[in-house]
Amino acid sequence: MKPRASSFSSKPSDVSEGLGVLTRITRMTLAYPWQVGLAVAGTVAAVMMQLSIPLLLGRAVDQAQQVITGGTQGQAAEQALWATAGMLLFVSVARGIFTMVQNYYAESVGHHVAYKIRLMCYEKIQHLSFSFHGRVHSGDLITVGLLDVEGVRMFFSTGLIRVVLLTLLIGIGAFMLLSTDLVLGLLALSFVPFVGWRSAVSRLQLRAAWLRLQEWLAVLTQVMDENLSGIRVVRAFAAQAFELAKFDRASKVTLGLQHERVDIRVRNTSVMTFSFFIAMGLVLVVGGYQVKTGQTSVGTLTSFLTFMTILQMPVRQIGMMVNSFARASTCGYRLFQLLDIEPDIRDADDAKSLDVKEGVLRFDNVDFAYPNAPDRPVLKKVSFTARRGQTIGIVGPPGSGKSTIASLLPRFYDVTGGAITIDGQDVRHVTLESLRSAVGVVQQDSFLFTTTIENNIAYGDPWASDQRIERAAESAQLHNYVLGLPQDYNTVVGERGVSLSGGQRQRLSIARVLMLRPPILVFDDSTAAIDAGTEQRIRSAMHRMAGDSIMIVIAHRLSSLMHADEILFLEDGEIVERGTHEALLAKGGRYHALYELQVRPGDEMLNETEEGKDGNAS
Ligand SMILES: Nc1ncnc2c1ncn2[C@@H]1O[C@H](COP(=O)(O)OP(=O)(O)OP(=O)(O)O)[C@@H](O)[C@H]1O
Repeated sequence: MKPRASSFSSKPSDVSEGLGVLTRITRMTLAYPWQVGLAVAGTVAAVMMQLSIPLLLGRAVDQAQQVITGGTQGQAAEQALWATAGMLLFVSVARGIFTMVQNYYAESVGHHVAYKIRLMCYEKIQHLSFSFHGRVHSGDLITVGLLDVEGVRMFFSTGLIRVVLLTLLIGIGAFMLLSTDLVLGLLALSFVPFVGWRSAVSRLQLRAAWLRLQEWLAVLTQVMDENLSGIRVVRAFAAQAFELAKFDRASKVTLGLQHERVDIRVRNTSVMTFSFFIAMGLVLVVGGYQVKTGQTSVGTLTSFLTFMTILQMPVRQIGMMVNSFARASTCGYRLFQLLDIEPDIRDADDAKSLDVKEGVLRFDNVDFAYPNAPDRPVLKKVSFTARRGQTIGIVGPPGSGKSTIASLLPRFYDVTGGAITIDGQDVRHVTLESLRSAVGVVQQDSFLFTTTIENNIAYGDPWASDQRIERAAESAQLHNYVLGLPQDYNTVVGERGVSLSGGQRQRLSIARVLMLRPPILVFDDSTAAIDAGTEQRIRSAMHRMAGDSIMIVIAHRLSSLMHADEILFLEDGEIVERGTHEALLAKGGRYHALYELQVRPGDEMLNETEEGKDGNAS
């Protein structure tokens, strides 16, 4: 098993593109100017306080020495020592407070940027077309929307702010040390380039290992997800051992990669610590000699050593900073790929709200091919007209293009030839919102949300009254079943509706659409799991409730559509026969053959109600 390649490219093509991404993130952080200002001001103040600590400590050591050696100046030295101690205390507290301000506002900026990007991603996903979702794996979208946002979030606090901190700390600190004593200063700073370089290299190695680990973690998630959603298939085929082996293989690879990461970290930490202590040793030897020969004081040597200790941690964190830049540029690159997509199905500039008066739906020589297979026509010159109150039935072999017709009506895809009009208005020239609220589609796959029955029915109108919800449930022959449940309409349907039967799920989906009473209703094989008797009752109730809506019924079972005003027999994307049930039977063509197949040996089967087949009809 190999990790699946992501649908998003994760590497900017060149340095300037990477820099462009970082500039764009930086611009986003500048949308919070006063938080950014406070974070930077906190950093500058904290660095100043931190730099004064070695100086004060050095001075305190010299003063303590004067107190010990006593003499006439002993008394004054003791007072000065107390003053220095007081200043040290003040500086330490102030440094703590400024660091707090720095961390708080740097994190706050990161979280605000992440919040904004997360919303932008989610909003973009709501508007992306179905052709995009056909191309891009949902796992990739989740990775971008969650993990990549995290990479961008950290950029300000662990990247940009650290640049300010390190520049000030090393710049001012180096100036202070070198101007005090050139040789000692050079020795004290000697560990900085090596440790900084090692830290950056090891972080980039860790990052490469992490990216590989992330790919395998995605495999683990996918295996687990498929195992859980397909749990019935796994158990039915007694495939637990096979599934376990699959999981174990991916798990072993992640274990190896985790080891690799620990290895890189441990090796580099030791090297960095070692080189720091070598530099400290050199300062001690040379500084100690200078103290002995009276060239420098013990206090100055203490200042050098303290400064080195203070500088050690930020220098070690150079790697973190480099990593933050690298991570933000790849994560941001992926995020911006998503955010910059222009949805191919969107409102035209001059789109108007759909105005349904007469209620005439027309498919006019419609051609269609899916965007990912443009050379394979799925619909060819499909034409039909449906008027208010009429029902159009669509039947045909699997793959003949029936569901595609249902997808074109609410503009999940755009036709590639011809036009679909409602009262003369081309669906491409009206707003998507008005179109989709006029076209209710009950899909083949009746997806339910993990919430109550009431919320599922009222999904299209969360403020609907209880009465309306119940009326829709009654029409869908679901009301009596719901009343029999312990918490009736407040019963939670389980993940994706697992606690309901296939027929119950379909009836709930029908109720969800009926509640909105759209002028055009499409049933895409949405009664396949409902017995013919219940279906007949749903149809009658629907006619009462939806009244003069246009209904398009797609079905394999002829009893679902034989009552239609016109039946279209679709084959290979073309209408090969059309007419009423009686006319098509009289024609003796494909429809007749299908009818013969379904009703043989007699017509009784079509009229048979199979009442109570799924036991829950209301
Ligand atoms: N998203 C898609 N991308 C590419 N091709 C697709 C896509 N969806 C469907 N197709 C193809 O389009 C053709 C028509 O599919 P459609 O789902 O409309 O058939 P159908 O008549 O509704 O089939 P069924 O009765 O099995 O539901 C099929 O060949 C199918 O493979």
